[in-house]
Amino acid sequence: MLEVSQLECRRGDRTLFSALDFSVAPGNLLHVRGANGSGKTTLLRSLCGLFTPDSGEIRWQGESARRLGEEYRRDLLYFGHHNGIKGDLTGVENLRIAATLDANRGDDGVIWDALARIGLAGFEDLPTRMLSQGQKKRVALARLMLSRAPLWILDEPFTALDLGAVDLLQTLIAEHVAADGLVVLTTHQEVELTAGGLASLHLGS
Ligand SMILES: Nc1ncnc2c1ncn2[C@@H]1O[C@H](COP(=O)(O)OP(=O)(O)OP(=O)(O)O)[C@@H](O)[C@H]1O
Repeated sequence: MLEVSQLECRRGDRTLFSALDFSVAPGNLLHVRGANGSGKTTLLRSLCGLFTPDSGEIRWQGESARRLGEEYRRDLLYFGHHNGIKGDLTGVENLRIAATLDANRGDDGVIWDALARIGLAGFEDLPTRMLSQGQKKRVALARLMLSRAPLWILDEPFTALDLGAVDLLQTLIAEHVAADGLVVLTTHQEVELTAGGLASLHLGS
């Protein structure tokens, strides 16, 4: 269970949000909405420990996320605006690193299967700088298939994806929620689930 209480984040002299309370239980997705600049990315980065809120608390499994430190970060997968893909490495090499960082020592077969499912069969061995924007994003998204982290925090994951990839990502998210995972995401598009709970949080006025 992820619990947020009385969270406040300021940027410069602007208060983006204050007294924010919400929780996300296993098998649930929270869709964070709001206009450009309302603080969605700031909230997601706060949930990952990449931004320090001005006040409030984030708890994971009943304990302070800050106190849990690495133990909390091991349980989460963050997908931010920068997809974290290294251009000189191939898709397979990038995913090997991601799998190691996620403490997931799956064999290469799992990586090749993930790349095939995400539509990159035949592109596995090219340096990713030779791939299109959407293909690079697909390499990053393949991480979702390899990770065992229960908590997914996804910032605009659908951007730059074609319709087929959008469908696949919707499926991966729905499967994760159906398997008792937790998802917090921002997106300007509607999210559909096959099971579990879907809640919305609106930032800004
Ligand atoms: N590094 C920074 N330094 C100062 N202010 C920042 C910084 N990053 C973001 N901000 C400000 O914080 C506010 C919220 O930004 P944030 O990226 O969280 O919004 P958002 O809701 O994710 O926006 P978008 O929908 O455009 O991605 C913006 O007004 C922005 O100018």
